[in-house]
Amino acid sequence: MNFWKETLGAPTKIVAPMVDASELAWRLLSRGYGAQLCYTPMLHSSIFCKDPKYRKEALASCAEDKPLIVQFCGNDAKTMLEAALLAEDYCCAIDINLGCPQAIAKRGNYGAFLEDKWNLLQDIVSTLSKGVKVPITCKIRIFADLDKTIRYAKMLESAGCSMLTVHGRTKEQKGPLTGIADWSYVKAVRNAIKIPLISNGNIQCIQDLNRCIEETQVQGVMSAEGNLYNPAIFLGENPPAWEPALKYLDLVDIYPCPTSFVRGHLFKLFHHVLAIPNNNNLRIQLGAANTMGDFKKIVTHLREMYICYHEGREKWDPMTEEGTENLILPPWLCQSYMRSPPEEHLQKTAVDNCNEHKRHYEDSDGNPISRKRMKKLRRIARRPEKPEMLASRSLERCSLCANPLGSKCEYKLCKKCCKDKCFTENLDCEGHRILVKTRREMAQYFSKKRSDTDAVTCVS
Ligand SMILES: Cc1cc2nc3c(=O)[nH]c(=O)nc-3n(C[C@H](O)[C@H](O)[C@H](O)COP(=O)(O)O)c2cc1C
Repeated sequence: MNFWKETLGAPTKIVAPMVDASELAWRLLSRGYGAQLCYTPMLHSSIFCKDPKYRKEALASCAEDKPLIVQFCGNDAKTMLEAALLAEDYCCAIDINLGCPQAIAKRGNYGAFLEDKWNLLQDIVSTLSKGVKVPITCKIRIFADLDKTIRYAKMLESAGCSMLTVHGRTKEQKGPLTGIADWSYVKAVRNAIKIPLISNGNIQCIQDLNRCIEETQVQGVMSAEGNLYNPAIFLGENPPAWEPALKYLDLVDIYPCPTSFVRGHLFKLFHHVLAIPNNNNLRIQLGAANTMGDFKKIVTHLREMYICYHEGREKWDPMTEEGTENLILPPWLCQSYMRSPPEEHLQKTAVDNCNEHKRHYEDSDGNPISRKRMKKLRRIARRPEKPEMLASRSLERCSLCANPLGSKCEYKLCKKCCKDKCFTENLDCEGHRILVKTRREMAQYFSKKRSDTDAVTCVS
């Protein structure tokens, strides 16, 4: 418990690791609204080791961004150790993602898809906990089998995990099947292990936090979606969305991030306002916005539209705005977003399946494919192709594998083989726009310059 109490400062209000969403500017915003511990988004350990640019962006932090846990995914103890050693000076702990249930994690064999590979996990956790100077923590999902969940948590504890986050949903509970997290599993794990335990799932307001700690006796709770829709969740406040939005945009000015992250955050902050059919134009505008100027203009516009209601100068009538009649709070206030229950989705798909008008899609060989795949194939078919490129593509193959050759590749390889070659042989490929050599040289130049001027600010 010393790690949770002394190193982390006994945090109970924790912002989850979130790909494309828990970047530095968002973490600082959340901390300003009462978050006591934040995580980086999940980082890929192998890319982190190989690519200095990825590493630099992933470790962007500042003095106020404390305490911070860096999260990695991966399935190889050696690579994960190498990544952890490169990150240990910038954080209070290294977290291992064992909870990601997405298809990309299945393809990459990481996250929740390692939950049955206990020997491998034991190796990863013990290698890291022995080899790194900061504690190692893990974030897991539950199994449907309670006993197995408890044995899983104990296994990670005995392998050297110093703090565990339990997301009280199984790996099948995702997307429209997300449903409710089961705190009884979290409580059972709490009773079975000695290390600090964080509960994740079902935290939509401050009352949920208090109820969760009371019911499960965990050390703290972690929120992801609740925090994205209302960054003031841990203060128990529901500010008008433009307040956190404008603060966030100011932070992005200082700590830049990709515009797709900014757009994603604004869509969630203004979710209930943009769901109003009359605001469809603004929704489209935000979808197309690409500069900080665009974002600020849209936020200011939304503020001007709703501030008169917020300040009580005009009376808001929820019945006049379609889509807002079921909200407990007015739509311009930050508030959680309630997903519909999985039963509803299952009912809907059952109806769809029975519906004789349901369309079935097939590829050109007559194999059944999903609607999504069909749309993708149609998009590809609509793409204008240059005849000479097509001809050369169909003739030439990568000299190391069967993939088509990159038409401008200097080494006559496909993109994947070219990338591997550039990484191992320290090369650039203009044709594929792979600039490993140039980036490494630049990184060396800047690190030399930095050590010369001794102007590095590290977060330890
Ligand atoms: C946008 C988004 C990105 C996420 N990225 C990560 C991630 O990088 N690592 C991780 O362990 N979990 C990730 N998650 C899962 C959350 O950390 C959390 O476990 C899950 O959303 C359940 O918490 P909630 O009910 O508070 O949303 C992500 C969730 C969201 C909504």
